[in-house]
Amino acid sequence: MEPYCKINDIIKEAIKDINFPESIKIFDTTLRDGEQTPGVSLTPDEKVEIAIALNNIGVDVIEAGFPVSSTGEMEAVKKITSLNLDAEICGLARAVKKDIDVSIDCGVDRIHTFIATSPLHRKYKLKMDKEEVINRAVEAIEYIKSHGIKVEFSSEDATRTEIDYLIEVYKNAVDAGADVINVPDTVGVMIPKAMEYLIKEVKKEMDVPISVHCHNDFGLAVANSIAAVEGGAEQIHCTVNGIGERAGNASLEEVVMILKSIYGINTKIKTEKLTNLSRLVSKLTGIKVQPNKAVVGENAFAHESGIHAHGVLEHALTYEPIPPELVGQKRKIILGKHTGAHAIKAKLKELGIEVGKNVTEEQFKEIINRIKSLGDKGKRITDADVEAIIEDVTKRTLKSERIVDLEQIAVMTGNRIIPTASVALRINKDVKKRSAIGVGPVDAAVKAIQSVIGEKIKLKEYHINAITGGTDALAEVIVTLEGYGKEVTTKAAREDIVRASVEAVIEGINRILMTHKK
Ligand SMILES: CC(=O)SCCNC(=O)CCNC(=O)[C@H](O)C(C)(C)COP(=O)(O)OP(=O)(O)OC[C@H]1O[C@@H](n2cnc3c(N)ncnc32)[C@H](O)[C@@H]1OP(=O)(O)O
Ligand SMILES: CC(C)C(=O)C(=O)O
Repeated sequence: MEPYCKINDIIKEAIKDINFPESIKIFDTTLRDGEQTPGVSLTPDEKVEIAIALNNIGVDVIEAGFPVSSTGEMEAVKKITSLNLDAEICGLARAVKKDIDVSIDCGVDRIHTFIATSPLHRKYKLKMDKEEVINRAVEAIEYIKSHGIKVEFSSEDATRTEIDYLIEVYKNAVDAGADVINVPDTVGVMIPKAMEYLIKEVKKEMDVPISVHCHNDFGLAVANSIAAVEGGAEQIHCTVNGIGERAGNASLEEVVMILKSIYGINTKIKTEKLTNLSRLVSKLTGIKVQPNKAVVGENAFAHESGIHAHGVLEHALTYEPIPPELVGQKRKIILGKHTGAHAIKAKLKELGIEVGKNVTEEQFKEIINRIKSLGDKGKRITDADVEAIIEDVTKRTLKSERIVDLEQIAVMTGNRIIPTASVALRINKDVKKRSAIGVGPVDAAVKAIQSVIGEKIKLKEYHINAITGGTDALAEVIVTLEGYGKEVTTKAAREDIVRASVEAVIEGINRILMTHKK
């Protein structure tokens, strides 16, 4: 498939001299670095469920855990290796014999062993000199290889390590048998240009695949991972939803979609499963995905602005870089304060209503006004709200036909005053004003109307429902009135229950009077 954005000549020109590999391997560390997210702890069964989903989506390597860290972790990694998944199963181990033995015991296909190489880590954490660090790395790699297991070696804090020494460490690691060299940006301090340069420098010196592991402390984990690919990396470490230590790791879904849609580079990921995988990891880890998260966020393919919605309805690519289905999402047109007529027309169509057929142009304008004014009040508008507004507007007698209409209403209520309402009703051409008291503002308002209309029409029943939750929800009032031998039931929906009640009652009065007149 032709990538969506590489067709852009600017990008084509910018990357024309880079020799990209056919495909990039995805090393998923959701179950290891992802689980290091503060507060996250998965049970072995939950880890198995995520491992199966990772396998099904097509990741190349699953870092299933850090087996030495607990008996539960060991059990989880053993359970995952026993599934015989297509993905390679990897366990993390310090350059410590016990860590390696426990990983071997779990039956992993690959051991990811690491030791920190930066001056800070050598001096304050490991308390080792440069030579000791190299010796520990070499011993660990040789020990793993002597068990016939694949080794991925990481220089922890590589990006704050003296570059000559880093290359020396990696050369020793490769000589000791490391199959893959991983370059971790442990505290996320790299910038894309520097990452590309570093990977090129490392790659020059060795012929094993180079991998990258980027943290997101400055929000650059994905950009740095991609820059590493531009520098020649063939494998990227990432986590679902970008979870991980501190600000997290490079997000799998973003990395995969950038490679596929912008660079046209393949991974084995079945991208249409990305959103479900993201939801599963969010559910099991308890880490919510921000709505504006790229690719899998709730809003990644949602459009509220009138201009955008119009564009998308005409041709989706106007405001979407890729089709939502490609990542298992659906396009959403959200109605609110920024909505335009095209979006509302489309929503009505979705609900089986056509402007000019089921609703008049005048009613359509009223629907737009009602939706925008609800949005102005800060309300998130649901389909149920739209349906209530449509019903309210379309089932209402036309203003020009009404015998009785509301000119004004004012209510007063409180704990130290008697609820009082004043109404001004237009009856034919006359305006009549009355006030009444009641047990509450709705009761007072209905009684004030009743006193204008007289006793010939009476309220028989009154019900109220909230369409959606919240104190700002649309309230739907349903009333039954009887008069002149006729009974009518009418509805009105407003955020204000007094207005909804008054409008429902006036609608009922009009219906009775209109049939009585005939
Ligand atoms: C950058 C990363 O994300 S690395 C992975 C980080 N993940 C985790 O730490 C989660 C799991 N960790 C654990 O359960 C525990 O820390 C364990 C089981 C690994 C170790 O626990 P403990 O033995 O109690 O040690 P503790 O965690 O307090 O300290 C770490 C020790 O490992 C040493 N160490 C750290 N990294 C390495 C390494 N790569 N190779 C060898 N030794 C190392 C430290 O110098 C320290 O040694 P010391 O005990 O002799 O002072
Ligand atoms: C173990 C290594 C790769 C790591 O997680 C890091 O450096 O962030």
